[in-house]
Amino acid sequence: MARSAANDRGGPRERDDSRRDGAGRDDAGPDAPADSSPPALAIEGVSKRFGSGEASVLAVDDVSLTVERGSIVGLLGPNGAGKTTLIKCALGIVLPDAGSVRVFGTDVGDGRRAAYANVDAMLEGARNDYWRLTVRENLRYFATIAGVDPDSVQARHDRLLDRLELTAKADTPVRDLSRGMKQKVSLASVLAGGADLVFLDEPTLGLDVESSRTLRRELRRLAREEGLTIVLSSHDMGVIEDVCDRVVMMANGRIVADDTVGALLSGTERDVVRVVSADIDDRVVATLRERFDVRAVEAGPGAAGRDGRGSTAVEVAAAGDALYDLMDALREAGVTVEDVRTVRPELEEVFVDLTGMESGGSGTVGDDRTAAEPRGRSS
Ligand SMILES: Nc1ncnc2c1ncn2[C@@H]1O[C@H](COP(=O)(O)OP(=O)(O)OP(=O)(O)O)[C@@H](O)[C@H]1O
Repeated sequence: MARSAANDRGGPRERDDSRRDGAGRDDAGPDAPADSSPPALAIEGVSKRFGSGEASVLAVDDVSLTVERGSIVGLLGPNGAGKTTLIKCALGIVLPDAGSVRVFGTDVGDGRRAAYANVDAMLEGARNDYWRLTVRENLRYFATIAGVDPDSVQARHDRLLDRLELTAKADTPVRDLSRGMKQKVSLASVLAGGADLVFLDEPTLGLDVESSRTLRRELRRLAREEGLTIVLSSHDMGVIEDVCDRVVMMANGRIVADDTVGALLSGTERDVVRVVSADIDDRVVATLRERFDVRAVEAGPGAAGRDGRGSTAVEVAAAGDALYDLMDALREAGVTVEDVRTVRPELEEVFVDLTGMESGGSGTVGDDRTAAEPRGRSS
């Protein structure tokens, strides 16, 4: 992880602390009227091609994106979609061929040092915490190189350690921690200097269920209570759904969707109805297939049906009027419905629809979802 992006680039991380309070937050932060303050990040028409000629790759293709202060935006996309390149363009690590990047209103092209004074990042699953230093020493170190007096942010560090459940390990050298704990220290180090905008690439990778929950909770709190703006890239749909206000999906270097999780999931076109009945047999299923988009048939879904027969569940894409047509068709076929409910699609399905990518292949999506996390909902 290029943990501190600004410093990895050669250090435009110094800041004018006269503008900031003791916790390292900007005076014109989340309390300022929304319309008077520029967004945390404004990317306009950014393109980036690697190489030249036939072998060249258009990694980012005319992408525009605005991230409001205090929001958490998830960046999703299959391998090679251009997420990392876009983040690196936003961080000034990669120079775009076209377009502009403004960070808190400052054009990166005009003044990189000023633009990146309040920005930090954790990239590509690596980390560069100092393993010989203790957890607390790492936080102090990264606060210092972010231009902040570590004593002035002691309370912030205590809070971070507490919230990330690292207090008991505060004086332990990082090298002696488990992988998951190191990951949490890495995040704490990114947040130690009080950046206002952070880019987090796969922040929950390698964490167990409980640690992942702790980290998500802390990210939500930081955005809600401290106005931290977070751009989070992950293949883990559970993390994106749980944490992000908004999801930007990329494929082939372009943005293919940009909306709230709720809006992406509630696309009526995708509504699927699950009907359970002991009367559903092959004949009924064949009849339904003639008129409807039958997505799944599940024999014997658990509960024994009437007359001791096993019930069958069919899932049919049926939104709006099609739902009434489905009910009529079932009645005509002599089916007495035992249970009917809407099955909301999972974010992963929406993702597959929009990007044309199958999940599970070459680490596309859901690779590190833990078994304890729900994959779908019924309502
Ligand atoms: N430095 C580079 N030189 C050449 N090609 C590159 C370079 N960096 C990225 N690419 C190519 O650009 C495309 C986008 O890559 P990028 O890493 O941005 O995708 P990604 O969405 O972050 O993928 P992943 O989920 O695998 O991290 C890919 O085809 C990749 O091979």
